[in-house]
Amino acid sequence: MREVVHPVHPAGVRDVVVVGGGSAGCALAGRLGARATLLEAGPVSLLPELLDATSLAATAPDHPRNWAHDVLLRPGQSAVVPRGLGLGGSSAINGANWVRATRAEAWGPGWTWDDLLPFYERSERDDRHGTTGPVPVQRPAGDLLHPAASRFCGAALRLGFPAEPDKNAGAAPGVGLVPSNSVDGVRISAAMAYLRDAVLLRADGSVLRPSNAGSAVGGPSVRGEAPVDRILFDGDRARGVLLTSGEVVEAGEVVLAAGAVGTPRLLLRSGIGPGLRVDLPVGVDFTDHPAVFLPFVDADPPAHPHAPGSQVALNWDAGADPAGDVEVLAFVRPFSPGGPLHLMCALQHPDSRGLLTLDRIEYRYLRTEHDRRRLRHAIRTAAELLRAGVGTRVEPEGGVLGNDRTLDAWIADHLTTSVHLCGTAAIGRVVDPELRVLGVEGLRVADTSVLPTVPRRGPSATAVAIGERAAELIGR
Ligand SMILES: Cc1cc2nc3c(=O)[nH]c(=O)nc-3n(C[C@H](O)[C@H](O)[C@H](O)COP(=O)(O)OP(=O)(O)OC[C@H]3O[C@@H](n4cnc5c(N)ncnc54)[C@H](O)[C@@H]3O)c2cc1C
Repeated sequence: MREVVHPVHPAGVRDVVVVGGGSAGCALAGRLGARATLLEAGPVSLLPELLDATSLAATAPDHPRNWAHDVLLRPGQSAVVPRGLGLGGSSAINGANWVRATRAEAWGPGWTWDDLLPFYERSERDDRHGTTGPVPVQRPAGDLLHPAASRFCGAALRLGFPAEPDKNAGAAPGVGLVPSNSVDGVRISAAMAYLRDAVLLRADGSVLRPSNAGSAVGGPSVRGEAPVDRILFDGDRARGVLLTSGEVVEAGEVVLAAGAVGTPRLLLRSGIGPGLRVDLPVGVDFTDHPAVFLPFVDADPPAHPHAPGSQVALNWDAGADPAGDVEVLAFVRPFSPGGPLHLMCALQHPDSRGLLTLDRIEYRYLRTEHDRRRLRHAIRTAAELLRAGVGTRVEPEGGVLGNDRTLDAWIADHLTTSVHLCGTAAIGRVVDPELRVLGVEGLRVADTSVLPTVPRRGPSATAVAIGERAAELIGR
């Protein structure tokens, strides 16, 4: 084992090692500035397809910036699920939809909508909300607004759904344009937003980009191709991390921001998990949004080259969740050239809970009739929206749609995930409300692992808000 003692920041400030440079990790390290060292498993360099917000090329299973996890969606139903590998993490490969959680999420003391609001605002540069943050937030307008998105809004209103003119206002659910953290077709990842002052180091320690000398606090030091194997302890206190290369990086405090798959696996490899030295329910009862895509065709010209791929969403209550437990999201750009457009129908507040271990990710989707009923309802509502003028449905055919048994079979064939995994190291179960791992010292988690349940909206904005919040907690 090669021992490398990480230098302590001047003025006696403790060093913080952040593991994982994704949505939350970049926000956290960027806010901590020179006192932070960020260790990212993948490269720190950018690729053109990561910059192109209209491209989902990096979600292909064989793409070098995709972890491509093998998962089981249901018993016997396997899938390969994308996650970002490299600086920016999933924010560098995702759909760039920037939507806050709802007021109804119940994540424990200190984690209500009101508690999180200052951190959303701090992160955003949006003419409707926080105006000075590093993440630009815009809604599709003018040439970038696809005609199918406009028809979708009109159809939902005609069917009696309310308008939700600002999806980030914390108002009642309805139909409205989806805010995006893309500008002129460029995906602004958390790394681009937060690490402008960072020193970027390659695997061999050579400098890819020096620090911005004009920065007041100085930037964090960011090392790419530095996968962490486990946390090292002195007794119950985390003292640093061990890289897979055998190198040791010492730290005053270790913060895991390796995402909802990477973080629990680091904890498990470090003796923290069910039945381990520190017995905590790591990986137990995670949630994500089960989804299916309904293909449709229209007669519109192709989307503007810079137009966001998914532009408008209807969120509503399928029966007993006023905050909106189902969603239909319109994709106005085909997934392959000449292909159909899609309505993504998703269950936003599922009953079903998953299990993650070192070698398995089991979503256990649609285990309850309540979940199955709500997903059917979402699909039938999407079909109504199409009939009300959005476009022509390709499948499922009417006979399949009208019968619960045949529709369940169609869902089984088309089931996927929104890739919004949360809750593998949850507040109240694995970490306290200040994100400290229970039963040990000097170790926190700051990423979507900590959310006890997946937000009823996409988690990207919330992941960044967690990073912002963690920076304030550590700064105390
Ligand atoms: C294809 C895709 C599309 C999505 N679209 C949207 C969307 O449009 N809107 C939305 O709200 N949400 C979307 N999401 C979800 C959202 O992007 C994620 O929930 C969010 O980015 C998670 O942030 P995070 O910080 O928790 O983890 P991540 O951003 O995944 O970051 C984890 C980082 O840790 C690194 N890492 C992992 N293990 C180690 C290790 N052992 N050592 C060092 N580094 C490690 C990873 O390489 C990665 O960089 C999408 C996700 C995907 C994958």
